Amino acid sequence: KFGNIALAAALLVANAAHADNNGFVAVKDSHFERNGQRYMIAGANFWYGGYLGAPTGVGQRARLVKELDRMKALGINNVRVLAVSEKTAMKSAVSPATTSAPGQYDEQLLQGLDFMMAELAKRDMTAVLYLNNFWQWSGGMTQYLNWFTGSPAHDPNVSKDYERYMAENATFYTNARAQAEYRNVITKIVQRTNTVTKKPYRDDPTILSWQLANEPRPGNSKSTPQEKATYVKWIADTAHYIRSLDGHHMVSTGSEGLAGSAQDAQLYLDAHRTPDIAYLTYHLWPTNWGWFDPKKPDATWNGMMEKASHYLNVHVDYAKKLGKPIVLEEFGLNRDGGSFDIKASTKVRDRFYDEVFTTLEKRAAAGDPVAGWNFWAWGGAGRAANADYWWKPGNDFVGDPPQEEQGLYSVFDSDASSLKLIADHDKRLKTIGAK
Ligand SMILES: O=C1NC[C@H](CO)[C@@H](O)[C@@H]1O
Repeated sequence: KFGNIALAAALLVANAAHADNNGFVAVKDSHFERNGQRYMIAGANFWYGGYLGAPTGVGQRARLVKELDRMKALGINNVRVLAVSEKTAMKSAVSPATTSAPGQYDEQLLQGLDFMMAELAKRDMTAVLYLNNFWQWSGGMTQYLNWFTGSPAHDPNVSKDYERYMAENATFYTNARAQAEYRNVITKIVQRTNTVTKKPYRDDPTILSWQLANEPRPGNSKSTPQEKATYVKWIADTAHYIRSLDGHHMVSTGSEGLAGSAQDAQLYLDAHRTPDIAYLTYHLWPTNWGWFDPKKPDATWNGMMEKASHYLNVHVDYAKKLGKPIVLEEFGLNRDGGSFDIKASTKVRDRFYDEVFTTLEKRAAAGDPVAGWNFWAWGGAGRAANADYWWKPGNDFVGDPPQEEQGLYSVFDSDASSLKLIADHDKRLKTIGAK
């Protein structure tokens, strides 16, 4: 009789553990949950984390360990990371790259991702891994098209013609050979076994979600109904494909929200309706979007904050509509005066961060589906190497990828006021979530 009771108890415990998803972050009642507790992302963007983890070449494992310790100490529990890059002739892209040509992958950089994942697990941190890029700084969709159509990979930093660049990139979604190679890469990474932990990625709760791409857009500002329908289908089909390989992990889009959806709310909602997309993402870029001029802060602050506050709130409302969590997985502002110099103050940026954090905390405290944030981006101990602030192969990696001045939006380890603000709000967010 006693044996039966013990067996029943053991089964109960096992079931409870299973119900808690064994450490995986999952959606429950339009929030994230992990091991039966509410999980809020108090995160950072750290696109180069896998690069620092490489065993040779660009790898700087001692720096990676130090950066993760710094982030952990501040209460940062999640990093959003570029999982794979494509070798390209485009001027403002990172090198080396994971994929040097279709089917040829750099095992050193993939082992870098392995090492980073192992170090995150040690610190009970999670990662969002994006598997492609709509922009040029890691090769991305442009480079896939160059491989399979021969179209010149024209760098919009050089051509300055973003409208053309975005329209061309959107043909990625319907290029069968590009999609086939993209799915080969997805398969390779999702089915990879971590060479450090020996654990298959799909069994690793350190991954919070697989992300289709960084900032995928349907086309340019004049996206046609056909392009929009193609975009929604590409998201649904690709998310479904990833879920067919890995039923444990959530899948996310990497969308910027309305700014990355041709300002079409219906498109943004449709893109996130499929059950294979677990939560909504959005990004907030006041300077990039022309809402703020860092050289005229007093004249542009009020108008900017009005637009930013609306943007923050309306996307939480969209998430409520879909009954899914939402993560502000990128936001940033310039150093004072628009300076790239690490010695420049960050008063305006700190005020902006505080407004963003406070707005989201308010919505979270009201029970809305705010699941957290990732500021853009962790610069840590990295330093700009050149007088013109542009990145060259061999230079430090900082929060700003190679297509932007190294110091534009990075939060460095010497930005004490910013780091304290981030730490205070990370703590506050997690207490709200704990209720
Ligand atoms: O994903 C992105 N969003 C905005 C960042 C800052 O401009 C940019 O570096 C990156 O491409």
